[in-house]
Amino acid sequence: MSSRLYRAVGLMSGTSMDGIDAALIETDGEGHIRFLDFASRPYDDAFRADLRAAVLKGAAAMERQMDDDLRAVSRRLTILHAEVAGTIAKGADVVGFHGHTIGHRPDRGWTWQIGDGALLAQLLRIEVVDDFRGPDVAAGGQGAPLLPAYHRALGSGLERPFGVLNLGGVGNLTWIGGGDEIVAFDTGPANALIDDWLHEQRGLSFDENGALASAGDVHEEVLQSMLDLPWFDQAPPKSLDRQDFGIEPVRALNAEDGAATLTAFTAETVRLALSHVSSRPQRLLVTGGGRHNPVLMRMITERTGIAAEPVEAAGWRGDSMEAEGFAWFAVRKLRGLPTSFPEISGPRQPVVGGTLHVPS
Ligand SMILES: Nc1ncnc2c1ncn2[C@@H]1O[C@H](COP(=O)(O)OP(=O)(O)OP(=O)(O)O)[C@@H](O)[C@H]1O
Ligand SMILES: CC(=O)N[C@H]1[C@@H]2OC[C@@H](O2)[C@@H](O)[C@@H]1O[C@H](C)C(=O)O
Repeated sequence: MSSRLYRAVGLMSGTSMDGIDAALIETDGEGHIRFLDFASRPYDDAFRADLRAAVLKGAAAMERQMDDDLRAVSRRLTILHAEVAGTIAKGADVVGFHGHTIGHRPDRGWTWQIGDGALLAQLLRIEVVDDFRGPDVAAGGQGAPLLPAYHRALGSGLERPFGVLNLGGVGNLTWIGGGDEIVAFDTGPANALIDDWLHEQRGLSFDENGALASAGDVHEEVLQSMLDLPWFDQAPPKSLDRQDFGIEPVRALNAEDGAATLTAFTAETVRLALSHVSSRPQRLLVTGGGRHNPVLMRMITERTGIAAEPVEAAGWRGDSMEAEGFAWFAVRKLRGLPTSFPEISGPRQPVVGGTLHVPS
């Protein structure tokens, strides 16, 4: 018997703080996934600065504690999400709302996403599901990454083993072998340090098409010192806070060499990540904004020996993937199906994450 199909919107504000992505899909929360629409909107500089301040506060916090500034950012974030979602949500049954991660400390028993699901449900007049990560951490999981379950659903027809690499602010790898065996974990900062470097050196939010990196040289000794951390040897499950790594190691380099070295660092973290899987993937499908950076894609190919291909090569949509995933998770929540899994983020048992908000 086939399951009911839902029209679901997913909303993502990723760690790179570039803006909001919204996707509309038709799905049963299992193998039926039909893409319908996508919208995105970049943050303006003023709001990005407020979000950056919130992230610094969240990363330094010992516990989650809202203050007036954070409440104001959370409210503004929610209203911006309602505006973007409103452009594609007509007729939708449910909205999956990730919110914005301002701190991620599963070791301290919490992960922290701001954004007000109840307010979003009121603004859109549609049921909203938020807080997908918290219940996973409460069950002993990392709270991240979650998307690998969506990669598994999307990739049911692909030859195994294959890899999906998300190059967002933080990077994560999904490896899927025979019998749907899965290994998935955060790899390191993907674009976060490159973005921070460009912000500091040039007042820009990212290194468009790798222009600055392509004009510089990689300093291998600096690179090796950055890789010399026990975190890279640690077995999965594992996840990162955006602020776990910093740009200090390249501070003595010029702007071009710093960009080249940080770009090579991301490529090396992917090479090290592949040491945690039992066989080399036949394909490495790359999603997230980093796939638009040709210098990063070339370095990954050279340093891993596996051709980095954009996920579009498999017919998937790299710009909307995360938003689609949270739409799919929202439907799973409505159906009482797990949204996180012991073999991915490491909870003790499968967890039906998410909190449902019904407009009054
Ligand atoms: N043309 C481009 N050239 C270089 N880098 C690019 C380009 N387009 C996007 N990027 C990079 O991709 C980043 C955005 O990626 P993405 O939208 O996948 O991140 P995110 O969803 O915020 O992150 P996460 O997956 O960590 O939540 C930008 O900050 C930038 O570093
Ligand atoms: C805590 C948090 O927000 N983590 C994000 C972040 O961005 C990429 C990587 O780090 C991944 O672990 C996760 O997002 C994706 C969407 C995930 O959960 O699969």
